[in-house]
Amino acid sequence: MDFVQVSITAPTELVDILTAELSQYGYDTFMETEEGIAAYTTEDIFSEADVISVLERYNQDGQLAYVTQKIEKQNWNAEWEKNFEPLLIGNVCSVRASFHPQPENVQYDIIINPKMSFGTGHHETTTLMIENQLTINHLGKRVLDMGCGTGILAIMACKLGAASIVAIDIEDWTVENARENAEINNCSGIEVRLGDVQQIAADEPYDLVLANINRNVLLDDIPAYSAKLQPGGFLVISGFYTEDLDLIQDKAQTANLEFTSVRTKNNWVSAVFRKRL
Ligand SMILES: C[S@@+](CC[C@H](N)C(=O)[O-])C[C@H]1O[C@@H](n2cnc3c(N)ncnc32)[C@H](O)[C@@H]1O
Repeated sequence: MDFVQVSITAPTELVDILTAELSQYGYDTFMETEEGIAAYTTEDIFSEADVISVLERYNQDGQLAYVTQKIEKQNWNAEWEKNFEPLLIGNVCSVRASFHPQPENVQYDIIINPKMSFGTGHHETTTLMIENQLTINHLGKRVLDMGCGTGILAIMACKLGAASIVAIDIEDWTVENARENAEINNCSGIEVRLGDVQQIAADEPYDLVLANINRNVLLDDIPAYSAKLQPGGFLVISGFYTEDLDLIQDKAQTANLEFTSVRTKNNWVSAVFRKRL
């Protein structure tokens, strides 16, 4: 399947809003550009009418413009390589591609060779998730990473000493990419599965559940995540805006989860909850 790149000229203050809006139409990879943003989806999902409808809603001053370009699957890596800069999170965790030199003096060196998957660490939600992971003891724990994308959070869990990790995503190319990234990072303890929350129905309880997806999936699935958490275990979530935090907290509260802490960046949120004892 080939991909479609939609390059949008937009002011910085609209970049997050356009990302959130387009993600509702199945766009799951975004790159900030000098002009605004580039959003990516597969050819079967792409609809010009969707793009026009999103842009019309925010184009009051007529400043938004877009161009589309088809990208063949085999050229995807080259696209990324042009744009993927190494990243340092919390001064201890580096995220880079295998073609970047190995960094010095970092505790955790994560290698991500991105294809068409979300999760290079460059998005606020991924960074916030990793910052929250760095505050939680992973040693010997059983970890679930829902909506794993590139597998970056599962790989972080592996580097932090988790005993076993299950990583799940609904997109098949993403599952393939997460498996490759787990292997590059020598994380043989990561089991990557294709599917959604139903995939965990038969699993033993986890000590830690990570889920960076989006507001609606989280609202639907928080009860199922909680049901699979050990008492005292942690749920770390992201993929929603500050204005949705109350709604998310209410849902977590009714699912027997206690609010622990929150981090925000450019209006994106990552929240930590603890399963009641
Ligand atoms: C925002 S990305 C997060 C990727 C990575 N975990 C990170 O933190 O950068 C969300 C991922 O969730 C996947 N996804 C969307 N809905 C899902 C669902 N209902 N169950 C599992 N995965 C889902 C998408 O395919 C996408 O790869």
